[in-house]
Amino acid sequence: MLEALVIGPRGKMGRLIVKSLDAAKNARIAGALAPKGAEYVGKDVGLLCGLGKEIGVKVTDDPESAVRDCNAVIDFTFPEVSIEVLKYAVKYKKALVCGTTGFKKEQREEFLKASEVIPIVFAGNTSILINHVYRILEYLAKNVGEFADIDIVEMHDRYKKDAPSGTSLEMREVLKRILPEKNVNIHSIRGGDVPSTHRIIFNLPGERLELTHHATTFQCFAEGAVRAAEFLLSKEKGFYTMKDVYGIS
Ligand SMILES: NC(=O)C1=CN([C@@H]2O[C@H](COP(=O)(O)OP(=O)(O)OC[C@H]3O[C@@H](n4cnc5c(N)ncnc54)[C@H](O)[C@@H]3O)[C@@H](O)[C@H]2O)C=CC1
Ligand SMILES: O=C(O)C1=N[C@H](C(=O)O)C[C@H](O)C1
Repeated sequence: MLEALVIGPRGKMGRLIVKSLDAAKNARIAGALAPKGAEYVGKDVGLLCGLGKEIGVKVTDDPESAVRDCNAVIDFTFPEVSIEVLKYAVKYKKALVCGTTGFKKEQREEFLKASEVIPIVFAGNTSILINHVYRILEYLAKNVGEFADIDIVEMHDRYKKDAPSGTSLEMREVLKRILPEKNVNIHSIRGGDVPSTHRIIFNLPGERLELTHHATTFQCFAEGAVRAAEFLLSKEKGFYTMKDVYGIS
């Protein structure tokens, strides 16, 4: 059974992950970790996250005991927080789902290194459809990429801190694996309350293909995160992606 620790339960994603865990059949919320001294430390996680009921688990700001008392950690926060959480996950040998974006190269490498000790899903986008889009991009890159001008346009709400989005960087990585010399520009727009939109444009003389994914709510990401944590329970150490979780071959 999944006994998950949620990092940042008052965040946009943290709150939805708590809800998805509560709705999942074989899962329990083992804990929720808040920033040191947050005014809601000690509150019931269910009440804090809008489940409309107490679940008998209190929000803590002690990462040591929180990580120790779970079997998987789900973290959608900030790079510096995620690096700290990673250290505790390694110390207590716990599975980790990291959905945070905006890492520097050296920080990403710390996750790779840690995966020699613990199982990790590292994913800039946990939605099922986006992970199928990556597969479609491989096909297009192989078959028409050489002749096309390729651009990625991503739109998010005005509160998103990082740009370009983690998803657009993953998309470019997928394309560059097949077309290492290709210049793929990412155009980032931040505004209003747009949840998440990614458009990949293949421009050829005389014709154009636009592939667009819209997240209409953030629920798809939260459900993907819970699915990733469930997936990791049966896994040994290793670095996994959502392609592994969704069985996309
Ligand atoms: N991989 C994916 O599919 C998705 C990834 N994201 C990424 O998830 C991250 C979080 O996004 P949002 O939920 O929108 O941000 P948010 O700002 O709403 O939430 C972040 C939370 O982290 C908490 N936090 C800060 N310091 C902390 C600490 N020391 N210990 C524990 N918690 C701490 C804050 O209190 C806040 O509640 C971003 O990097 C975003 O890009 C967002 C959606 C989907
Ligand atoms: O809203 C966000 O923040 C999101 N972040 C991820 C990213 O950076 O790609 C995934 C999704 O786009 C939502």
